Order: sequence, then structure tokens, then C-alpha cells
Amino acid sequence: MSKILQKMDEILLNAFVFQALISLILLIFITKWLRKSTGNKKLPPSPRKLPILGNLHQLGSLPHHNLHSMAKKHGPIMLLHFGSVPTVVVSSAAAAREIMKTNDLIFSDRPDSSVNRRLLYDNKDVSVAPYGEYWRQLKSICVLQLLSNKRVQSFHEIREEETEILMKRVGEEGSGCVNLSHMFTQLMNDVVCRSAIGRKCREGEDGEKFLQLLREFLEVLGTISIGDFVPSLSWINRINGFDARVERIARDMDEFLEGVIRERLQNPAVKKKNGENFVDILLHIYQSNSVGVSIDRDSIKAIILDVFAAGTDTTSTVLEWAMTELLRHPIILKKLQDEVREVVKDKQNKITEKDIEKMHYLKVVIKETLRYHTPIPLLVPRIAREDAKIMGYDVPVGTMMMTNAWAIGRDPDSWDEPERFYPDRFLNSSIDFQGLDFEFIPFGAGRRGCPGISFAMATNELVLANLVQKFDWKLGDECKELDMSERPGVAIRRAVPLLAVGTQYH
Ligand code: HEM
Repeated sequence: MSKILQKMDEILLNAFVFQALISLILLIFITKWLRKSTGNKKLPPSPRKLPILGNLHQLGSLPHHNLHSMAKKHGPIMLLHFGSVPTVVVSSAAAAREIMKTNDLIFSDRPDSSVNRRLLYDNKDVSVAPYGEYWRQLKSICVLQLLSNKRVQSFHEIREEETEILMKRVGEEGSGCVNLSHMFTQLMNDVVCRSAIGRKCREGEDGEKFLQLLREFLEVLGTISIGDFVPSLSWINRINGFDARVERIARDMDEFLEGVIRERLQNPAVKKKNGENFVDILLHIYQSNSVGVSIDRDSIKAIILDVFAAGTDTTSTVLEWAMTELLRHPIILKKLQDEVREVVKDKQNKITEKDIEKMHYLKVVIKETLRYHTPIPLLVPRIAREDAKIMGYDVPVGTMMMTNAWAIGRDPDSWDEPERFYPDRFLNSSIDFQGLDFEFIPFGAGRRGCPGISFAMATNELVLANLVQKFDWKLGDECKELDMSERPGVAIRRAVPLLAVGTQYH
């Protein structure tokens, strides 16, 4: 009996030693592996994070403000965690240059998002398509065919007609308060829809329904879907109806766009009457396959959606904030009015795009608006395709990259008196927004930079010049207070509509 007990003791002791040995080997292996994957790496400074959520709770409803405050504490490059997604946020011109110039190829991909995938035909558009041959072909169609200077020029009648309609509507309000925010939204929707599909989207019996759909589309496109960052919480989107909403919007949008394509294919007379629009051009490429580009019907619909998403709110936001700042700064408004009125003084009220070329102050007012109220403050996120080194820190492959262009536009290292709205700062300066001056990148830069700059600027300049030339502006009795709060979204608009009184100038 005692022998049996002794034998059992030996077996248990051996099992224990064996287990301890295995645990020790595992521990050494895991420690080595961890050290290999992060230990030797010099990662950017990180604020403290919560389990599961990481730093998501610190973003708030206006993340560009909160990330700016965090950067003041942790520096111009920070490593955060959005749920399980490591995210580097940069807030200085030097760091932005390293991402969008020095390492542009590494950061030329976009992060995947379930909402984008569902709404944009499995990322078949330009703005979220993964970096590669398909995206290169689409981007080249955008730059060379849809949004080239020549093409933008060919839409001048659309811009002029829509600007004239806006002026008429402002004039009709007399001494009452005009809701400029609403008018700018409508104007940009009309300009973009006419350029993209050849007619105003709000025309026809389903017009109002479509505008509501477009509003919803833009809203969900800018939503952070919790499941993309914390996969274990993706059930929340199913329970709260978000997934079903995205599904409905995608279906309704597809129905609308299919109707547009059918209309253009079946009725060439429509095409002749309104000239070539984006759908015509894309259909031509699709049917002829001439440039060796493989786009299909879904690509066409996805690109048109990109134009709606990227071209409407972004552009009207600039007008909204420019007029806001002009109302707050009557001396700047007067200086702008003097310039515009002087250029067109011998003409019967009609401002042409040639006149605009002579309006230097107009251009710097718009530049200052883009600096001070950067429409898309965090630009569009990128993702690292390989390991990279930014500002001496390691950024591992797969890290999401965000650039706080709004904070960079207010960085005292780059700008004198950055918190002052002061267009004159640009008068004797060569700083421009084309993506070469990294202290001023409202349109991004590098391979993934915005191809719609000319389209946006042509409309902004024409509308603003007309508004200040034809009207004197003030805040009315009913709209004295100028609330400067911002509304959350991809493009940061005013939280409350801009109301003002425009008196006809003779
Ligand atoms: C004031 C107006 C606009 C602003 C502030 C703006 C801003 C931006 C920004 C910040 C990006 C991301 C750039 C990057 O990752 O470096 C972008 C990309 C893009 N924008 Fe714009 N945009 C404007 C108007 C437009 C217009 C009018 C269009 C088309 C009609 C347009 C089409 C696009 C497209 C297709 C992309 C994706 C490019 C790519 O991923 O390769 N944008 N825009």
C-alpha cells in the first residue's frame, strides 16, 4: 500500500514539474513574441485607454476639438485605440508631410468600413476603394475626365443659372431674414445633381423624397459603426435598427440611380438637351471600354454617390462659414465688397469667371475660411499598408491614420494669431491649398488628395462674389445673435442655420 502511495506521489510530482516546465516555456515564448511585436518598437505617446473601448469615449461629438486638446498634452503624433483599431493621429504640418509626402505610398489605402461597403457597392467608388489598379483607373477618370479644369469650365452655365436663382430668392426676401444655410444647401445640391445626372434631383414627383434620402445617406456615411471598432459589440447595430436603416438607404439609392442610368440609356434626346454630364461620360467609358478601363454599372453608381457625398455639404459649408465670418467682421466684408464692385463697376451686374480672376481678396477670404473652418477637419482616414516610421516613431502595418487638418490650420508654430479670422495673412503669401503646403491642407494631399478642388472653388467664388456685390448684409433684428456652434458630421456645418438680412445694392 505504501509503495502504491509512493508511486502516485512520484507521478503527481512529475506531472507538476512537467506542467511547470511547459508553462515556463510558454511564458518565455509569449514574452519574446510580445517583445518582438511591440517591445523593440518605439510607438508614439498614448493617452490612457479603457478596456474594450480604448479611447473611443474620448472623441466626443466634435472629435477635431477633443483630439486637438489631447495633442496639446501628448504631442503632434499620438497613438490611440478606437476599440481594437490602433489609430495614429497627427496634428502638425511636419507630421502630415511625412504621411502624405514622404510615406504617401504606404498611407494610400483607406480603412474598411461595413457601412461604406454596403452603401458604396463594395467600395467600388473612388474615395474608399482600396489602393490598387482599380482605384488608379477610377482616380484617373475623375482627374482627367470628370473634374478636369476643362470639364469644370464646361459647367459654367449651370453655376451661373443656379447663382442667379439664389440671388433672386435673396432679393425676394426684402428686409426679412434669409436662411442662407438652407439656400446654400439647395444651391449645391442643384449644381452637383445637374453636373452629375443632368437634372435637379429635387425635380419630379419623387424629388423631395430623394433629398430626404440624400440627407440620410450623408448622415449614415459619417457614422462610426461600433462593430467596425469593437467587433464583439456589432450586435448593437442589429438591435438598434442601424443595420436595417443602412440596408434601406442602400436599396433606395440603388433604385434611384438605376432609374437615372435607364433614363440616359433609353432617351438620348435628354442627353442632347442638357449636354454631357458625369453619368453620360461614365456610360461612354463603360460601353466603349476604350481606355482599357474595366468599370461596370455598379462602379458608375458608386462614383455618382461619391460626387454627391464629397461635393455637396463640403462646398456649401464653405459658403456658410464665409458668410458667417463676413457678418462678424464688417471691415473685411466692406473690403471684399469694394473689390468685387470695383471689378464689375462698368458691367451690368453680371459677374463672369474672368472677372473672378481679378478678385484677389475674394480668393483670400475663401482661403481663410478653409483654414479657420476646415470643412472636413480630420480629412478622410488612411491606413498603413506596411510598417512605417513617422517623426521617429514606429507605425505598424494596419494602423489607421488620421490627420487633424483643422488643428494644423490653428497651430501657432505655423500661423501668427491663428485664432483670428484674418484673410489678409494670405495676401502676400504663396501658401495654397493644392497639397504642397502642409500647414494648410483642407483638401488633403498626395495620391489620395481631393480631385474636386476646381469644381468646389468655381462655385464658391462665383456665389460669394455675387452675394457681396448685389447685397449689403447685416444681422436682422430677429437674428441678432450669431451662434458659432458646430454640428457633428463629416463636413462640419453650423449647428444653427445662418440667418441674415440682405439689402439690394444699387
Ligand atoms: C470645399 C469642398 C471640398 C473639400 C473641403 C474636400 C475635401 C476632401 C478631402 C479632405 C479629401 C481626402 C483627401 C486625402 O485623403 O488626402 C477628399 C477626397 C475626395 N474628394 Fe473632395 N473635397 C471637396 C469637394 C469635392 C468635390 C466638389 C468633389 C467632386 C465633385 C470631391 C471629390 C472627392 C473625391 C472623389 C475624393 C477621394 C479621392 C481619393 O480617395 O483618391 N471633393 N476631399
